[in-house]
Amino acid sequence: MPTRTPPHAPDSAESTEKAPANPPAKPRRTAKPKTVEDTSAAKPAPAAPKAKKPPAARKAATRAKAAAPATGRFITLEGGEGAGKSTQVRRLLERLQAAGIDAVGTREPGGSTGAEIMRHLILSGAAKPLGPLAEATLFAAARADHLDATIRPALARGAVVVCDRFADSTRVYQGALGNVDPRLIAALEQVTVGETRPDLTLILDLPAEEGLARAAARSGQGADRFESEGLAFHRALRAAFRALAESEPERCVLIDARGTPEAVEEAIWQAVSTRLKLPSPRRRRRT
Ligand SMILES: Nc1ncnc2c1ncn2[C@@H]1O[C@H](COP(=O)(O)OP(=O)(O)O)[C@@H](O)[C@H]1O
Ligand SMILES: Cc1cn([C@H]2C[C@H](O)[C@@H](COP(=O)(O)OP(=O)(O)O)O2)c(=O)[nH]c1=O
Repeated sequence: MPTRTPPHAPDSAESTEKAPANPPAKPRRTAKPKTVEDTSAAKPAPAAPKAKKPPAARKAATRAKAAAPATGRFITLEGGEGAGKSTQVRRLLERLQAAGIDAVGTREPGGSTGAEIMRHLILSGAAKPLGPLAEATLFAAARADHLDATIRPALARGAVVVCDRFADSTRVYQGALGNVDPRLIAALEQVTVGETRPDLTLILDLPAEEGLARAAARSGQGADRFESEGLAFHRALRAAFRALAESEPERCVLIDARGTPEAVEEAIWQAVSTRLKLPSPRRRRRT
């Protein structure tokens, strides 16, 4: 079961990794520690392992969950490398939790036990020779597990789920940039995401050079599968995310990510509080 602490969340004060830190500890990627920007951050926790039902029962339960009206809110953050997504996921979670709201942080690829294993496989570059089509299906498989194990249960209990990347990353990286047939991308999204579409998507927008410089300063070690693409790739990524924001203005808000972390946090809070009716704060238990 996911806990009220995030199954993944962005950097913790103590950790130099973006990866979720506790049990089981998951490497964020093969080798890419990050420096930590905000030392007051709450420590994120990975999805707790849960007892697996038999596949048929699990599928039926998932279908029931997917059909049940979700009372929570689903927020995703998207954008290029180093745009500040994980920093801002953490800050948004802190704000929501400080307001007494049940908020869960998670990430893609990853966010559940099975998906974290796939994250390692994809970001190591092991699947790169198979091409963008294979990568798109791997991301989709990881997403199916993530939705099933973490996102839908949290939404069903009324939590706000804040996710660092989601299906828009597949549209942009594998679709727009990888030239995977848009019909396949849409079909994968239909079967994995279904009705569990984000209520709000915040697209952090930053010149590619700045994002890469931030990511390089953060990592200290080798770039991962996608960071190691050239500048032209990252410029095209930015353009594709901007085009996506323009094409779905009801769901997406473009956030200028060039400011200080505080300024970006404020812009995000504005968007969240004006666009979404947030759930009521949890009642505190009397002791
Ligand atoms: N607004 C900002 N201005 C300057 N540096 C930032 C800002 N937001 C984040 N950073 C730093 O940039 C690096 C990348 O941020 P991160 O949140 O990990 O980006 P992403 O998750 O989008 O790849 C980190 O070292 C982080 O501390
Ligand atoms: C979720 C997802 C991520 N990706 C890529 C984007 C990132 O380069 C990488 C995720 O690594 P991550 O370390 O989370 O990147 P970042 O710090 O920029 O958020 O996987 C896809 O190509 N498709 C997807 O569907």
